[in-house]
Amino acid sequence: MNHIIDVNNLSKSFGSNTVLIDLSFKIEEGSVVGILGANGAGKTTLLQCLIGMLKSDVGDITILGDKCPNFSVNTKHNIGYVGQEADLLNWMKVNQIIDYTKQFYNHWNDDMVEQLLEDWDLSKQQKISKLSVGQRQKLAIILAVAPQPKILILDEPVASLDPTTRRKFIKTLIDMNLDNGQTILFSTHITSDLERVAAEVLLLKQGRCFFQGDIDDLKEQVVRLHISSKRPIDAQLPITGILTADINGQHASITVKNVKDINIDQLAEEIDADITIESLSLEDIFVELHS
Ligand SMILES: Nc1ncnc2c1ncn2[C@@H]1O[C@H](COP(=O)(O)OP(=O)(O)OP(=O)(O)O)[C@@H](O)[C@H]1O
Repeated sequence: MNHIIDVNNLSKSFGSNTVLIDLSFKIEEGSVVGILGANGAGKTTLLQCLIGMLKSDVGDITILGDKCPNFSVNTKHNIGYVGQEADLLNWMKVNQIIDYTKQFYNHWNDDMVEQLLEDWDLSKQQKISKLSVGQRQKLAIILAVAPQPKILILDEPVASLDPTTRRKFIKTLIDMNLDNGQTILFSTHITSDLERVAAEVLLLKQGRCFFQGDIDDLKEQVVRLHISSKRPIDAQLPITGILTADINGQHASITVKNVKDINIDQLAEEIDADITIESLSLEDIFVELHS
């Protein structure tokens, strides 16, 4: 299997604030991965450590075979990064920054630039200093995707885009992935976007990777059990991996981390109850994890 990004035992603290704890994960070439986590979960920190903008305390990161931060010129050319705040040269016009940035790259997809400018209603003659936050974000994304890097790393790319543009943007991402096999890593809070892309998810919780894999696999693992018994349900249920529990007399709703670890028939017999399994949306899972 070809891993384009390989992270081993990554930890990062700011003073006494431990943000990332012993993170290890691999990303396959051509995958689209959404990094999901609450505010302050460490998404930006992780993305910045990956590209060497931040120095990790422990652990190592390999991208395209190069150890971070010693990336070859070729690897640097193949990483497109857009941070939360689009860092643009304010005194230029849109067409000027496009021409300027183009000079740094061997590959530049002019057709894609024209198409995205049109799709995202950006005028070439607009001054960058006069662009709205969302327009700046769009321009930064265009500059990052035009060289067609093998890896695109986007920190909350859709945060300042309106819903229509967000959908268009997500479609553009999928097309880029389908057409060019680009590996795309993006952080987001918007679970519906992740479901729309049918991306893999890397779920960060309290500095650790709670889950990495397909959203469908996550949904198969994290479910809510509805328990009904003829007698009051004991608060100490013999269930492993409980995330949240709401026990009310003879009824209980229990959200569990991995239903595959539980023998439901055996449990039903043991506590003399009927048990039904409810599937959860990604948003429900996110909320359950953080309640
Ligand atoms: N340069 C820094 N110096 C000190 N602390 C920092 C720095 N950058 C981030 N932090 C802290 O690290 C933690 C993680 O922040 P980070 O921005 O990575 O989270 P995030 O998941 O991207 O959050 P959000 O969703 O709000 O953007 C926070 O507690 C933040 O205060």
